[in-house]
Amino acid sequence: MMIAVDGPAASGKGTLAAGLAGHYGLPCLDTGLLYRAVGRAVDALEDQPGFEAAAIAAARALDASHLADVAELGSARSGVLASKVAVIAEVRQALFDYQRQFATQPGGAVLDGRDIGTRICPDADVKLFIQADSKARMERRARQLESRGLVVDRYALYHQIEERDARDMANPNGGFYKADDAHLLDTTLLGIEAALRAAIAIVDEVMARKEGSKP
Ligand SMILES: Nc1ncnc2c1ncn2[C@@H]1O[C@H](COP(=O)(O)OP(=O)(O)OP(=O)(O)O)[C@@H](O)[C@H]1O
Ligand SMILES: Nc1ccn([C@@H]2O[C@H](COP(=O)(O)O)[C@@H](O)[C@H]2O)c(=O)n1
Repeated sequence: MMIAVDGPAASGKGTLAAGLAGHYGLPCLDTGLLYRAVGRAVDALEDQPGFEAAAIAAARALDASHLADVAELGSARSGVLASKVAVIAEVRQALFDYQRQFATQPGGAVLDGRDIGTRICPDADVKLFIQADSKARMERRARQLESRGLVVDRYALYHQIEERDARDMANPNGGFYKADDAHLLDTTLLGIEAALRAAIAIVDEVMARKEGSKP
């Protein structure tokens, strides 16, 4: 079974993707990590000449070993850099094969990101689009950063998330929109457990309908 999970920053899509993967015994890929790793690799060149060419080279050279430092990749700075390299068409193309290979492994997989249901896995068995209002997302991200001992300026964080969402939605190469056949799940008022139960209910229902329609 192939499950696609998309949504804006800090909507909880990674948490849900990991929960679904655990529930169904599937491998899981947080595709944002790929963009974050590429962004990190070209940090020193941000907004300088050569940034784009270096990002393309980094994306082409990317392998699993670049995804190990989850703490660094999880920083707000990495998120900003990721969204800057994510607008480069050749970077997206270079990362496509890695994601597609993961998605099509025998037995299936869960992937989360921005363009999973639209570009990477248009053939997914189930597509979820996770939403939560901006304030709830900011608060979740703030608590996540605080749990790592960081001091958070909530006003700045709110604007940083809004800015990143705006860049992602305006990305002409991004494919960041809800696929027509994706199921919208708004988690603004749901805790993690309740959101996971809701996601599992959607997946079970879609799969039961698919099974039922088989000759
Ligand atoms: N439904 C929820 N209620 C409260 N907190 C949540 C919920 N879902 C996720 N969280 C928390 O919010 C934070 C961000 O969640 P998560 O990393 O899953 O978001 P994301 O959409 O994958 O973010 P990103 O786009 O940056 O990768 C985490 O600390 C997570 O535990
Ligand atoms: N499929 C994807 C995944 C991510 N991006 C870009 O990377 C940034 C970081 O992603 P997170 O999920 O870790 O927040 C994100 O803001 C996007 O710019 C992408 O384009 N496609």
